[in-house]
Amino acid sequence: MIATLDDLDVEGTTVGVRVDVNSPIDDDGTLADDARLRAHVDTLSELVARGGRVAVLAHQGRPGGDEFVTLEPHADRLSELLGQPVDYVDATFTNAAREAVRNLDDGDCVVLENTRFYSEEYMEFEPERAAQTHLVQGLEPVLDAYVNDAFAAAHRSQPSLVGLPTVLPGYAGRVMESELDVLGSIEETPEPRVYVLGGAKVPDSIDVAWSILEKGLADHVLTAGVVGNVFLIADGVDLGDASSDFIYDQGYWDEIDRAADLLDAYGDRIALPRDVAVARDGDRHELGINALPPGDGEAAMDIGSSTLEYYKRILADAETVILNGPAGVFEDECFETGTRQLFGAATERPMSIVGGGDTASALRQLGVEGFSHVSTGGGAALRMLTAEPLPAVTALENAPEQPAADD
Ligand SMILES: Nc1ncnc2c1ncn2[C@@H]1O[C@H](COP(=O)(O)OP(=O)(O)OP(=O)(O)O)[C@@H](O)[C@H]1O
Ligand SMILES: O=C(O)[C@H](O)COP(=O)(O)O
Repeated sequence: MIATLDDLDVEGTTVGVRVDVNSPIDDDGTLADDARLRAHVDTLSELVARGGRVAVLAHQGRPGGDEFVTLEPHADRLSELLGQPVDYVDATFTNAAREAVRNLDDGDCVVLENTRFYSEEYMEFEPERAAQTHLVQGLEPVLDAYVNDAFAAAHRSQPSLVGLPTVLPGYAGRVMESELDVLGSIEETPEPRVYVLGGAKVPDSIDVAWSILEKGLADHVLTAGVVGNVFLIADGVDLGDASSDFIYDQGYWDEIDRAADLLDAYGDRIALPRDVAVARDGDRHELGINALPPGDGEAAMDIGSSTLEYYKRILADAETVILNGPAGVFEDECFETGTRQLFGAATERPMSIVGGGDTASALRQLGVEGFSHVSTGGGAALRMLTAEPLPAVTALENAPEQPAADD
């Protein structure tokens, strides 16, 4: 059982709030999209309105990557979104950071520096070991409670996610609560249940496919995107050099054998594209499987219209549809129709759940609305959709309770 903000005695309490505001960053270092910040406004504004002293913890990017930047722009944007000053301190657990946290008054909010500026925060630990890290040891003395609202990072066993709730009373924030409500009860969603696995993260999708088919969670798995292309090759289809080279260059060649094993074991529940779209003379050109391979340099960039008809027929009987990853290169208008139509058809079903960063941006770009739930998480949502526990959620379940006010 996880405690929520309803269980937290907030007034005068110094709360470390882990959020996931990991966002695309423009070349000049500014935020390119604030969707993930907006998602946490409910949690943060509730805590400040209830008189909490709020210290925000978050990561941004990965070490060595272009988006590995400070959280100063995030603090500025949060200040606008919360309608109150939000301080930023360029440290996470040093004396300066601790001082900033100690100086908070009721209703104040400060953003601490990108947790991944410290190497421990980019490692994975068991919770007890994570509790011994410098970040946790440094912050524990200045915090009374810990709130985790970072559902999108809950598949990571990093100190700010699993160490802090080992030593501090832990609570789910409002984003975490609503994600767990929907995605945590996937086994209880109505059947038939159809999973649509598209996008480009082939190993993750194949892991998910194994898990949901083995557990009997999926009545059908529809494949699309690069995932669909890998399954077609595994089924003996010659997709041509351009698609094969792309898969090879991504390091996904071994996934073809795993896809073939899946087809041997569960082929009756896995649907493969019946046609694909390639670029020919600067336009979209569709080819049935029997007309493959395509011409030189032509890659399969989207599912074609007979695949769409076939998949829509399967979706028409689904009570629950779960989607991850676009059906094609939706960024190019010649190849957006597969994603637009497939995702549009899913929204007609009684329960439709979608997750993934690129998927969410595809939905925004294509103006597809009407899902029962759009998850903030990519990898975290995928892991939950296989009914696997998330380390940060388990850590919250095991967190100590808040002592009574007069203790
Ligand atoms: N047939 C295809 N060939 C090449 N790229 C494709 C194809 N189909 C989809 N893609 C690409 O896949 C990318 C998105 O895949 P990804 O698996 O990263 O999505 P996501 O799960 O929503 O994102 P994340 O897991 O990062 O939150 C898009 O950039 C899209 O252009
Ligand atoms: O964007 C995400 O999926 C989360 O913020 C986790 O980021 P990570 O994959 O770099 O751990």
